[in-house]
Amino acid sequence: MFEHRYDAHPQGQPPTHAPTSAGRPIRPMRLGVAGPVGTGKSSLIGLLCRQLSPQLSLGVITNDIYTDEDARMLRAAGVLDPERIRAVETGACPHTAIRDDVTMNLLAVEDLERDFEPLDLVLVESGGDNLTATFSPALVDAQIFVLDVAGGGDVVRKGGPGIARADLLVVNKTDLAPYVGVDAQLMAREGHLVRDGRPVIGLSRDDATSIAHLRAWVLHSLAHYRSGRHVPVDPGPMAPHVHADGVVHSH
Ligand SMILES: Nc1nc2c(ncn2[C@@H]2O[C@H](COP(=O)(O)OP(=O)(O)OP(=O)(O)O)[C@@H](O)[C@H]2O)c(=O)[nH]1
Repeated sequence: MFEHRYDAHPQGQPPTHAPTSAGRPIRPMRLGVAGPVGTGKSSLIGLLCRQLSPQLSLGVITNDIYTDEDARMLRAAGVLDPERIRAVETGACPHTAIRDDVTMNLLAVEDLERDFEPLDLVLVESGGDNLTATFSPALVDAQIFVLDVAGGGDVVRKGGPGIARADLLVVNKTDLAPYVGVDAQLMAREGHLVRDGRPVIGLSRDDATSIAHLRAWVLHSLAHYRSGRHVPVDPGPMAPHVHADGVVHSH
């Protein structure tokens, strides 16, 4: 069984970007789901919709480059009222629309929140991208980075801002591990090492226990957010580097 830690908000500062009333957010939590192509982001969102819709009011925004494929897949799966699932067609490299200029996504999220007020949680799926893609904290309050075992056992070691600093790292499709010669437990352990205690969940749609852990993490994060104590973290600041001044910068 994978280790799970829910005390993943070590800084303990009040949020700085969600409007608050008496320290509490006045809009739903926005949770991003990013990761390389085909790692199971849409499937994970489908799982969460099924798990959480009996108790929470949900909305979903998907991102694809040229289509609305992921939104159509989720609507066809019947995981939520189809009206609550909306697609953004970025027309550009996915990270552009979740990080560099989040305008399209922000407008889509705000429209959804207005049309279905009051929502509890908005799930925003990034288009599949590379290991450097993370959400801007201007768009989401927290984010999940999804890898899968079929991408290779060494992917966690390759690192990147999402692997190291997303609020949650998911090692997905653990049911496939024996077929692709990957040690999923080792991937999770390596995740813990590079993530400074931030949580890692090994997930499979066939493993009810792992789905329960994912559900519990989301509910815990939502409660933390609602308490006004959640601190949105930008996982993607520049890697430490040196200018001509010879000083190490991380801006
Ligand atoms: N075996 C197995 N397959 C899974 C699991 N989760 C998702 N898949 C499969 O993985 C494939 C990709 O899943 P998606 O959810 O479409 O992945 P995605 O990350 O949204 O893909 P893009 O949006 O194209 O980047 C599909 O064939 C899913 O059925 C899992 O837990 N186990």
